[in-house]
Amino acid sequence: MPARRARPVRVLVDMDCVLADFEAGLLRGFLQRFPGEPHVPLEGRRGFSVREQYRALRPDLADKVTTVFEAPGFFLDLEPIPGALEAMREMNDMQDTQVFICTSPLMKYHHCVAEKYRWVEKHLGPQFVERIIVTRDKTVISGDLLIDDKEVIQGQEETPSWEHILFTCCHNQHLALPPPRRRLRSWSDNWREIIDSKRGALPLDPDRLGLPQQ
Ligand SMILES: Cc1cn([C@H]2C[C@H](O)[C@@H](COP(=O)(O)O)O2)c(=O)[nH]c1=O
Ligand SMILES: [Mg+2]
Repeated sequence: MPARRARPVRVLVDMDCVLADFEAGLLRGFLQRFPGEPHVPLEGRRGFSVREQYRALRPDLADKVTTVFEAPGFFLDLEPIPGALEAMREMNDMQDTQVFICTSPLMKYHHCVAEKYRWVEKHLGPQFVERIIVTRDKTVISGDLLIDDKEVIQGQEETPSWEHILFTCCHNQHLALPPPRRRLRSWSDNWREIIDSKRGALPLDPDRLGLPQQ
């Protein structure tokens, strides 16, 4: 059987709650803007949608919390998640590894999209700006891994090419994942092993085996 040329492992890395601390920025913004209102502390967050959790607290709070993340400057001013920038640089330098930032914009995209690009340039530099994929549907993007904090990622493609690795965040930390689903608890966790676990499944590289090229 002819050996085929190896292809790199392609890793798609989500932005909000994986690279940029959306949840902490949102709570900080909410407390500044609505100091007298009830809020959801980070340890009390459950479920992806902050809007729905604030709605359950009191219906009018859904729109209030939304004004925080739709405000100009919100996405640009988010702090990096600890270890994220170092991990991205290291991943990008790894042999046979392709890294892309795969992020969903708000429907009200006017500030959000431009600020996501500016955030990446500010914290990771221009070479990572070239790696940004902005999409409302991550299932149609091809990759081996998608590192993302959203519990369920659905879209037009029923069987995405990637394995979803759930990145732990305040809103998903209590979820029990059914096997074989995997988690990355933080950027101090074993992300290198997770990437390497995808290499065995790839076609062999004839150059490395000393085999004749086809
Ligand atoms: C928690 C939460 C997030 N969003 C928005 C904020 C971002 O634009 C996306 C998340 O993108 P990701 O690529 O999936 O990280 O969703 C929102 O609209 N409402 C929320 O409660
Ligand atoms: Mg996210």
